[in-house]
Amino acid sequence: MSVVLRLERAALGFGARRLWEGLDLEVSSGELIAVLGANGSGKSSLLKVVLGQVPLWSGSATFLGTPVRRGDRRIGYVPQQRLAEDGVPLRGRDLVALGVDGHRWGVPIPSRARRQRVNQLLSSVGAEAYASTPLSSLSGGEQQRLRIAQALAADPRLLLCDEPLLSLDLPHQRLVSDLVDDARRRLDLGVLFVTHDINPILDKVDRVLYIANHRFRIGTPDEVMTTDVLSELFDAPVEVIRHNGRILVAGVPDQDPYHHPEAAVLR
Ligand SMILES: Nc1ncnc2c1ncn2[C@@H]1O[C@H](COP(=O)(O)OP(=O)(O)OP(=O)(O)O)[C@@H](O)[C@H]1O
Repeated sequence: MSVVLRLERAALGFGARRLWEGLDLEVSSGELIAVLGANGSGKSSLLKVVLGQVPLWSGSATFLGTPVRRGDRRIGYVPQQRLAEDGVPLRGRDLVALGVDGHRWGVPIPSRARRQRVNQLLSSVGAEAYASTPLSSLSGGEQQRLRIAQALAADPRLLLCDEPLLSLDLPHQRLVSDLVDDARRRLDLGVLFVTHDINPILDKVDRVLYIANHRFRIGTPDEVMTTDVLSELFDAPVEVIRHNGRILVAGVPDQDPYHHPEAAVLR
């Protein structure tokens, strides 16, 4: 396994507000890391650092040995789910084609090869059946599959997923997390997967990065998702219960139950 992403002594904040600091993190090819933490702790911002959209306060972030930069096509990005609005005349096939074309303005890709590539990507996520349907008519899960196909279009080495399961029902959560898992195995991708609930991906996660109170812990789910570790991180009595193969977290301070369904279960 080779390291695709490396953060060293990384610190991030906005204005006077510090989010996290002292972050040392390596993501290897084929490794799936779940990024968990309190609302506003800086999970999405971490992805934006890796995308070169937000500068670190200090420390470094390197991708394949060079500093991260905006627009690197070797990093695939599945943004937070936004349902397509009515009236946007984009079909599923168009969304994936945008990923294939990227920023190669003025350099036409032969249309046959392009069409084949789009079809191959649509098939890899099982979206052929609704490839020609307007995005606004598709369900959240269907749209999310297409976003994954789009993110894989440029043969990335690293995939960043920002809450890809939010507002999906359980079968679609499973389907979308299976797709990401399948892609990382097939393509040997490193994956950073931001989520509020680890359960839908628990059996796929290699390591967890848990951010809270400007601090973080990194380790396997067994190492990080414990009463002791989370209580220390949150500086409050948090209880972690394992039940039927699920991890239930109770007592996380200042959590919005909509964002933290597993906390709500035990309230
Ligand atoms: N460009 C920006 N300028 C100023 N503040 C920002 C900017 N981007 C994010 N923030 C703030 O930084 C904090 C962390 O935001 P971020 O979206 O990274 O959190 P998060 O952990 O992903 O939260 P959530 O779980 O609610 O999605 C928030 O308080 C947010 O308002």
